[in-house]
Formats: sequence, structure tokens, C-alpha cells
Amino acid sequence: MHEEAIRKADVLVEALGYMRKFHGRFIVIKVGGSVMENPESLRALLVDVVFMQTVGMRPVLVHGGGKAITVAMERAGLTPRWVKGRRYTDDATLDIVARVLAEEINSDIERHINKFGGRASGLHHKTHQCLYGRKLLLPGEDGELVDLGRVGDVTEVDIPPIENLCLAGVVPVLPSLAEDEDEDGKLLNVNADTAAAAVAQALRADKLIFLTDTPGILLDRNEPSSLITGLTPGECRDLINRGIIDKGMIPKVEACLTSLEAGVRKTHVIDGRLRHSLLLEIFTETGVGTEIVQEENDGRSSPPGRRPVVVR
Ligand SMILES: Nc1ncnc2c1ncn2[C@@H]1O[C@H](COP(=O)(O)OP(=O)(O)O)[C@@H](O)[C@H]1O
Ligand SMILES: CC(=O)N[C@@H](CCC(=O)OP(=O)(O)O)C(=O)O
Repeated sequence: MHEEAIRKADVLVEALGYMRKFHGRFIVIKVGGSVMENPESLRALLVDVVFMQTVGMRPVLVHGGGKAITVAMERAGLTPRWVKGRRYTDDATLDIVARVLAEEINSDIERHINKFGGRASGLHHKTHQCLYGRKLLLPGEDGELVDLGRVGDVTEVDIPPIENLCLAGVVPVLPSLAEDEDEDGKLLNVNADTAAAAVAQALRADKLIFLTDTPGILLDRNEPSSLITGLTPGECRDLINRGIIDKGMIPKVEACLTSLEAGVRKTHVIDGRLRHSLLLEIFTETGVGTEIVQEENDGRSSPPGRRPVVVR
């Protein structure tokens, strides 16, 4: 009995150092559609967010909802189409994206956080828009620019409303929608990984954490035990070139790399399906997912406190 109680106290003491370290620091958390599919995972995650806010950190949530958008489109008789990993977004699709992200998912997250004893406030075009952007034009195979419809990238983040909510002990919750700088009031559909990176960079966050549906970055996507616990940008680029980091993981890792370059201290990819993965990643020495940090000055490739990098 004593042993069990002492072990719990040890856990609290281990967490204490991290609570001090991250007190008052911005931590941007990206919640993907895959995590939100499971109400139990979402509940555990939002309890962790309330915990973080209660001990004085400044968590900021940025969310997508790709799966829910696809379901809503199919219900409306629209067929989703992806161009270079982005959803082709015509006006009818944009209406659905805006409704699902800002009105359904955002309000749901806000309501849950409030239910768990925290305070949260959605920041979007129906309340207070903080993300501004431009239409995204990507070069196609033939060098011509590809039209993605109303898809954009974030070019500007209105920081004071986000900071003010954090200072007041409220968790800001932002959907991946930006207002078009060139067409007043019109919205753009933004990939949620890149939206989260833009927010982390603008806030100069200490951490950017991606919650997704794998244990982290895996060496073999079909083998959860092949988790790579720590990576540097150089190692990430190598894994992308070798096709080991692929598909939906590419925008996350690219978002990590641009954020590190812009001054975000650490980035993480962790399993949103694992109960309390957020607390385990932040408050324990070993963490549970993959941590990506700039090269260490002493030439070590593994971040301190982590098991050695497994890159073959
Ligand atoms: N090396 C890798 N390790 C883990 N997952 C990978 C890797 N390469 C590609 N993936 C894929 O990336 C997916 C996560 O991206 P995505 O489906 O866009 O998630 P989310 O909806 O959370 O944004 C995983 O489910 C997996 O299929
Ligand atoms: C332009 C573009 O593709 N936007 C995404 C926005 C949502 C998103 O990114 O959601 P996940 O994080 O769940 O993938 C989309 O329409 O699906």
C-alpha cells in the first residue's frame, strides 16, 4: 500500500520540475480529426489540457476535422477530392468545412473543456477571427500553378486575443480556417497542421505538439514497436527522402521543421488515442512519442532524457 502511494508521490515530484519549467509558457496542441473520432480519447485529452492550464501553462488548441468534413460532404452529395494532400475546396465545400470546423467541432471542444472544470473560448469568424491568409497556389507536374479552390495558407496571426485569453486562464481553441487578406471576409480552408505551426511560430511557443493516430513517427508504419523517440531535422529530411515518413505525416514533420527554424523550442508527434499521452509526453523524462529538436551542440542526435534514436 505504502509502495503504491510513494510511487504516486514520485510521479508528482517528477512532474513538478516540468510544471515550473513551463509555467506561463505557450504550448500549441494540434488535434487531428483521427483523435476526435473517439469520444473517450477526446475526453482524456481535454482533461489533460485543463490540467495544463490549471498548473499555469498556456495551452492553445488548433484543430482540424478532416474525417468529419468528409462525412458531411458525402451526406450533402459532394465527392471529396484531394490535390497534393489538400482538399479541393469550392464554395459549397467551404460552407461545409466552415460549419463542421467552427460550429460543430469547435463548440464541442469548448463545451467539453468547460464541463471538465476549465474555461475555453473558440476564436473564429463567428466570434473573433485570428488567422488571416492567402490563397495557396502550388506548382503542378507541368510547372503550371494548380487551382485548389478556396484553400489557403496562414500569413498573419492576430496574437493579442490569443494572449489575452491565456492570461485570463482561458484556453483558446482555433479551427484551421483563415480569413482571405485579398477578399475581405471570405474564408480559406487551411491544412490544420500548417495552421498549428503558424500559431506556434507567431506565439514563439515553447512546444508544438501534434496529436494523431499513431504512437509517433515509426520506422515501419505497420510496427508500433518501431517508434523513433527522438529526431533532428536532418534525420527527418532523410526519412522523408527514403519514403519512411510519408502521406499525412509529411505535413506534420514539415510543420515541425519550419517551427523549429522559427524559434519554437521543441516539437512532438504523439498518439492522441493513448489516454493522457499529452501529460505523459510533457511531464515525464522519457515521454511517449517522437520528439523533434534542433541538433544538439555537442553533436548528440538524441534529445537528452530520451532513448537513442533508431534510424537504420
Ligand atoms: N513513418 C510514419 N510513422 C507513422 N505514421 C506515418 C508514417 N508515415 C506516414 N504515416 C501516416 O501518417 C498518418 C497520420 O497523418 P494523418 O492521417 O494526416 O493524421 P491526422 O488526421 O491526425 O492529421 C498515420 O496514420 C500514418 O498512416
Ligand atoms: C486544405 C485542407 O485540406 N484542409 C483540411 C482541414 C482539416 C484538417 O486538416 O483536418 P485533419 O487535421 O483532421 O487532417 C481538410 O479540409 O480536410
